[in-house]
Amino acid sequence: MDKVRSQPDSALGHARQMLDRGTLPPAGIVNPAVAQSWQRCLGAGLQPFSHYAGADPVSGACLAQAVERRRDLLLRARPVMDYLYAQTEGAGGMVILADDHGVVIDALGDADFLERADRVALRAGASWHEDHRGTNAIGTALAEAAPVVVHGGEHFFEQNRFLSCTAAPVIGPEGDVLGVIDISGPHRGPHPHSVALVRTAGHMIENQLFEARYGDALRLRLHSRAEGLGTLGEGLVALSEAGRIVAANRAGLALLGLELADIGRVRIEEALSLRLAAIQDYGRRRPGGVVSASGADGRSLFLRIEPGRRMVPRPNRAPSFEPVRDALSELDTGDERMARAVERARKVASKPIPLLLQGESGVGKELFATAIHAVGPRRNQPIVAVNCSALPEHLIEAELFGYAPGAFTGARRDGSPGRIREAHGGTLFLDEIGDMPLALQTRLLRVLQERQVVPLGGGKPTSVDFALIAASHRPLKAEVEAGRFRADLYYRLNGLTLVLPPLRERSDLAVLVTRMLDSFAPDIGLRLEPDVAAAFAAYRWPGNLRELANVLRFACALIDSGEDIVGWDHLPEDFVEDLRRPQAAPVGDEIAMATLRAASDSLIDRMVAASGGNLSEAARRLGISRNTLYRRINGRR
Ligand SMILES: Nc1ncnc2c1ncn2[C@@H]1O[C@H](COP(=O)(O)OP(=O)(O)OP(=O)(O)O)[C@@H](O)[C@H]1O
Repeated sequence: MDKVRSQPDSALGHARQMLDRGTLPPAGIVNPAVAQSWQRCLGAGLQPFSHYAGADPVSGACLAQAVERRRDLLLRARPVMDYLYAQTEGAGGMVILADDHGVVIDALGDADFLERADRVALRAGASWHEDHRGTNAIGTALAEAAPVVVHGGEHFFEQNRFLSCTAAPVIGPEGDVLGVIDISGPHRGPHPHSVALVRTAGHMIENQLFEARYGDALRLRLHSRAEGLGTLGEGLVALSEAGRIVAANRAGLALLGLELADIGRVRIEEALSLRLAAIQDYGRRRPGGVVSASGADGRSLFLRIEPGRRMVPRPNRAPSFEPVRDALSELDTGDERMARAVERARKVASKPIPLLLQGESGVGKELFATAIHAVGPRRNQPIVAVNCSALPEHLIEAELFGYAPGAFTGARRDGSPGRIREAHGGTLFLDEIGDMPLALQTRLLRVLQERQVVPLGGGKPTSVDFALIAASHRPLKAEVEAGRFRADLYYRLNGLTLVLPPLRERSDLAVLVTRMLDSFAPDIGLRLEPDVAAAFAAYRWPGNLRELANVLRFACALIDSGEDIVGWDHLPEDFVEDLRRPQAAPVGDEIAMATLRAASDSLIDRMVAASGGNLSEAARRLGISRNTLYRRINGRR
């Protein structure tokens, strides 16, 4: 149900006339949240034209009590209210905090509007519960437990129709509604971003309350992307010593597939692929370290585990002479080609040289780009990734270069800066650049040459400064030769090309498996059953590291407590079928195999001749069993 949209005035006028006659309009004419509220108000015997008393329905003593009860909320909300007011300043309105009974416990705003609001008792101490004030954003957001816009004539009482209000509930870390944050203004139309603003303000207050109450506890910060950790959108979860989720913010619940009612009920092990002991141990040994795991529905998550101040850290088991490993050296796990790529990347990471990453899909190009950014001088600035193959042609242009307000149908009203400008100061990562249409390649080339962006639909050119990393699974040189990629752009991008090897050609599969298992299921020491390890080594891994990571994540989710060996039963069924299917060699390999076979046949012939036709002797000299020798000779007939 869309609880936030308000209706066009014509439809509303008609609905309003019906309400004023004491009847409800048919469904679909007004916003469902407003229609339900009108129904509640009529049911409670309220009359649209009856004036309620301007005097406070809450006494001074009651207000003091309300403030005392929600002191914590008030304290955390004030800076956020100041911020919210600054965002809407000039719109001639006010920002309101109400408690869970709808009593206004704090308000600040424009002097003229405060005076008008006062006439309808929109001030500290007044209750804006629906029972007292009919349909209104504060009371209706509380009744619906969701953000609500109540605009002009949607207010139940005629005297409130000069208002436009947007409110969102504030939910405490334990899942109870603590109050409501609201922006109210004169009825010229709600602020275009009012819903986003009150929602964001609500989340800011909620996260502040979480930190204030659970800063001591074992906490998890969660996000679906590692870079999302530490941002306003991160999920927060606090655990009891027994591993029960005792507090969470809404993002945390959503990422774990849980609901408010699950707080205090569900144990973390039911929602995440990690065991409590592993979480506690990891938190002690690497407080603040990032680990990946999967949620109960299999989606992958990144976690930062914070042990809480009450837990005593164990002595660090790592020897003090262990070299410091950064994001780039983490990618060097023993394969010679990867080691060379890491070494070359490190040399250019601090220089203004554009990098081109080539390699099959899933070999880790994006991860490599992120690691180069993380060790370079721009590491404290953003890395902005654009996937050139994921967007239709007309959208990539807007996405990359930004657009002026109203540049095209469907554009955001206030325009967009574009990803290139967002990367200013940091790194721009252009993934799948080989899929960029030719016309856009020309525009991109101009930006790279002039270091200026002009948004779509006109506007002033803006200077931009960023490090550039591009990647493609298509060999770009061949694309240039085929006329599908501009040669001049290719040379601009290719300050240094690094080719990341496919997994089947890497010599460090075993190390990668161990690393991934340790990261997905810390401190269990999971390893592969020898049969599975052999099948992994023979498999061609068409999906490369992405496929390996997915398979191992799946296995970690299926491992039962007490088990430490990943066997066939822990692998996805379709993957087991692929593993057991004889691995088709690619054309190039077939030629090599045929050459090898011909060479070994000739060696066998020479040994048999040298042994005077004695096959046992020939097998001994060849270092193979007699049966194998028979099979090889018979196989040729
Ligand atoms: N060294 C590694 N250790 C663990 N996981 C890795 C490693 N390298 C890559 N991965 C995982 O493999 C997946 C694919 O990596 P990434 O997106 O960087 O590959 P890509 O080459 O950019 O793929 P595409 O060409 O499809 O965009 C990601 O889920 C990433 O987390």
